[in-house]
Amino acid sequence: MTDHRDAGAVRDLHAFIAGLPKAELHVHHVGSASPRIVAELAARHPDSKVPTDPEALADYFTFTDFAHFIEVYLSVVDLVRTPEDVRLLTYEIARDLARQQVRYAELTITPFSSTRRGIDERAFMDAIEDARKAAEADLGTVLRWCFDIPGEAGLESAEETTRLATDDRLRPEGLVSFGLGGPEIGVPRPQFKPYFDRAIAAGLHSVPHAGETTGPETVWDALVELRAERIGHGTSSARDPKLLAHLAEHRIALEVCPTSNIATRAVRTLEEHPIREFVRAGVLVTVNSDDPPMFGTDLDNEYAVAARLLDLDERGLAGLAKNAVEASFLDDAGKAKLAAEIDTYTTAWLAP
Ligand SMILES: O=C(O)c1cccc(C(=O)CC[C@H]2O[C@@H](n3cnc4c(=O)[nH]cnc43)[C@H](O)[C@@H]2O)c1
Ligand SMILES: [Zn+2]
Repeated sequence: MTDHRDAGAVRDLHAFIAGLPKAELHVHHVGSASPRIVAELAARHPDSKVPTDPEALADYFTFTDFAHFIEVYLSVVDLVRTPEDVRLLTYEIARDLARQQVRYAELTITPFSSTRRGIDERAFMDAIEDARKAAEADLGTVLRWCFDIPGEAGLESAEETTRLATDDRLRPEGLVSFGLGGPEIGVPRPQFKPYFDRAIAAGLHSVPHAGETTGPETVWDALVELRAERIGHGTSSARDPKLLAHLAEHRIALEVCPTSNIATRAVRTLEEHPIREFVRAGVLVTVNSDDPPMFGTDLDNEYAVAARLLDLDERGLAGLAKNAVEASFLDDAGKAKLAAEIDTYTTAWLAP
């Protein structure tokens, strides 16, 4: 997409974004493994097929379609084999987030993928919790977890994820929500209703992916059957005006990940991305990075993309950051504190 804005103004906006305190609501655990982390994990497990050279890795992270993306994603999942790998990955993700002034992140983790590969469930929970506490103490970034069902792995994965998320002896302190990821085609959302019912009854928020690779009917299913409080992507909602009105009326946020949608070829070009339609319809839009190194992006870049697509200035960007705070599962005091920090930063930046 052509950027018609003055180069100096764009530079200033990028500097503003870099310092803006932010919340990240849609980012995957293994999907956040940076080239540095991949190299370190591959050194530990040299039989892996994932390349460690950054150039070869960039090539490896070029996807022909969503199914190819999942295939590559799972090859990186195969690199995470021990509780120490899990801890390293989690802490290093927090470091990357802290560098971008992310104060609060809800990280989507797929515990089923790890436990089925032989990582002990207790050790897995201890590893993520240990990293979470260290990240908060060392870096000031608060991490929370969303455990997601990898839908294509079937109801066995749904049962296992629900058990891990609701068993009081296992359930980690940082867990706030319950999700559903992976391909949507051939994986109808309603079959997961009993699992979401159990997770919601155990106090978790419902945040399934929907409408990323299928139509608006999947988003309706997520809302009606899975009682979604936010929607992962929700891209195809733009094709259903009634759905947009429903999302807007009920303040159900969309976790929009523009670069991800291009990288997986769910949307053809950024110019065609429906984010503008969402905003026009009054939907609570949040901007997120999904699987940042795999898509050659990070949260700062997603804010820059949104600024370009929505023609946002500093106040508009601060508004976008505050949307994420509103849609987050922080408590009221945490929301007020982060919103105030965003305001203070913006006021200071714009002061003459
Ligand atoms: O772990 C397994 O053995 C396994 C077996 C069959 C299927 C799966 C999956 O489908 C895993 C999908 C995996 O992808 C994650 N993810 C990351 N980014 C996205 C996205 O943009 N849209 C949907 N899913 C995404 C998701 O969290 C799952 O862990 C696994
Ligand atoms: Zn996602």
